[in-house]
Amino acid sequence: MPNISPFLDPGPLTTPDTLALVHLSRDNLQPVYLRNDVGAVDGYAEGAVINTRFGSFPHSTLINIPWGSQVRASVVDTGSRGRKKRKLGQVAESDVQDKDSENAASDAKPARGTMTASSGFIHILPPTPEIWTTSLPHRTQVVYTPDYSYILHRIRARPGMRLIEAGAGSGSFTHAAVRAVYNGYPKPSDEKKGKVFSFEFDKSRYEKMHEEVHAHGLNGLVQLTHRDVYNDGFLLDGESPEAECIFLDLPAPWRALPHLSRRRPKPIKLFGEDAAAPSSDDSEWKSPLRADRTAYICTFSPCIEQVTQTIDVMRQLGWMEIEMVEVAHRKIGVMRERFGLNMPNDRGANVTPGNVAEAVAKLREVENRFKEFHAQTQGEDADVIMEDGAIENGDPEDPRIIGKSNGKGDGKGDGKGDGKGKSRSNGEQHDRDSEDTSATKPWMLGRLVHRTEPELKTHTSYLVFAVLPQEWTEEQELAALEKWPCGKENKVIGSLDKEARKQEKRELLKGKKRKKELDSKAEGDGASSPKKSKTS
Ligand SMILES: C[S@@+](CC[C@H](N)C(=O)[O-])C[C@H]1O[C@@H](n2cnc3c(N)ncnc32)[C@H](O)[C@@H]1O
Repeated sequence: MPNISPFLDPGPLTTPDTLALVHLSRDNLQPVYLRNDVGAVDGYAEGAVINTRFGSFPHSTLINIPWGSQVRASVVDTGSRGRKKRKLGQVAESDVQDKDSENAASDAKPARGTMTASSGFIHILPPTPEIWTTSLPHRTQVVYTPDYSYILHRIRARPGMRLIEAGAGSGSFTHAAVRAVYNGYPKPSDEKKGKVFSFEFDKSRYEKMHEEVHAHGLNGLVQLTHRDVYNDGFLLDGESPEAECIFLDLPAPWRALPHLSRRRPKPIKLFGEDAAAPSSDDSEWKSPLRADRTAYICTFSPCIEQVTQTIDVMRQLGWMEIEMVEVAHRKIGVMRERFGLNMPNDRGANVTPGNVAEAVAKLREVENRFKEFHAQTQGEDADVIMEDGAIENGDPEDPRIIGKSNGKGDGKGDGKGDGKGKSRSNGEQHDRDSEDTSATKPWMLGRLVHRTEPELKTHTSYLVFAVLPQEWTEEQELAALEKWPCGKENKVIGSLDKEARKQEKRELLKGKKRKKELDSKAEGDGASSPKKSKTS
């Protein structure tokens, strides 16, 4: 039994030789393979060290601790490396003293066996497909979480499914797909388990991806093949992967579609012209799809021309329920918002009047100052007084100017032009606020609000979904006909008892008799009366 991939079950503690993610900030995560080195590595006496803007972190301080732990930076012994640096005059104090006040405020415990540096801290997180997507080394455009979560849902990727993916690219989708289909590692006895069959034709990307699959413990769950799927399709050593879900992230998905048929497809038309059909004769044709299940596909294309071409070929090949979707993803920020003229300049604080009383007080104050200035000011070269009460040398045309000063301030001692409205009345208000809020935890202050991102940052791609019904043979048709006979429904459905059937027959005869009588009556009438009336 192989070690379970940390993507599928990371366990409670960090372990050596596995992937971990160093969380520096919300959008800055650094992947690292934790190493349990003995002795100096790369000039560091502590062994392997991660250097970040928050300081240095020997791997030894990151191993065997609970996932999610906060770890403080260490003062590392740079050994020969340090000497070399000093010689070159490169040692900067910033080596341990950098940098970000948020991280410098850590209350994390000192690292074991090392001296804690004051430079900052990091968090150590277990790998998940989501954070791997944000931190992986990009070799291509990747599929992001909002798209792949929706795609995996629509193509019914669930534990035990077999999924074809082309191309593998940077492996972002691969990691999410393997987690979705995972239901255990296959045993050597060829047990069928959920699996991702991934195809990539760029040699260097294939090789890098191959290393990653191995390093992430995904052997047996991801089968990576170096192949041009347009020409060579999806069979593996001539055998079908028996896939139920397909995801194509290729520049020309329609060129791969003929290989994903149930039977050898007839030649298809591309842009109205005949295109070459897959190159094997009928006897050799094998479908890569599982015969007794519906196949679900998604293709991922950045432009609409590719979409129309894909859908055209899908229709020719018998795909059904074809639909295009674009995921328009917006982040929703949830925060606490506080209003008031005397708010400290914190995040979520709006220095504007928090209520009508504050607004009125502010207006009064501005008005009073205006009047005072008016009374005192006669000078030609006066400073200007702004709407918010600030005094500036300004452009006389500025619409925000509401008066002029003589350049000596407002004469009341509180008109220092700080624009923040810190007047006596506000001071009182501030005292009141402090009283009100002193009992409340700082993170509970203000109104809880949520806001969506004002605009969509990027268009990712158009998603085309379709289904291909399961294979349907003559034998299956006959078996279905026997089970649900067509055209003889009365004999089977709601089988009537003998008496009911007799009654039904009697009524039928009665109906027939009555019809006969009516017909003959109509004939008798028709033979005498209308003619009579005509002649008379
Ligand atoms: C946009 S990338 C895929 C990114 C991937 N889905 C991810 O999430 O990381 C497209 C990949 O398709 C590969 N590709 C293009 N044509 C191919 C073909 N005919 N057969 C196999 N792979 C192909 C490219 O080399 C490239 O790596």
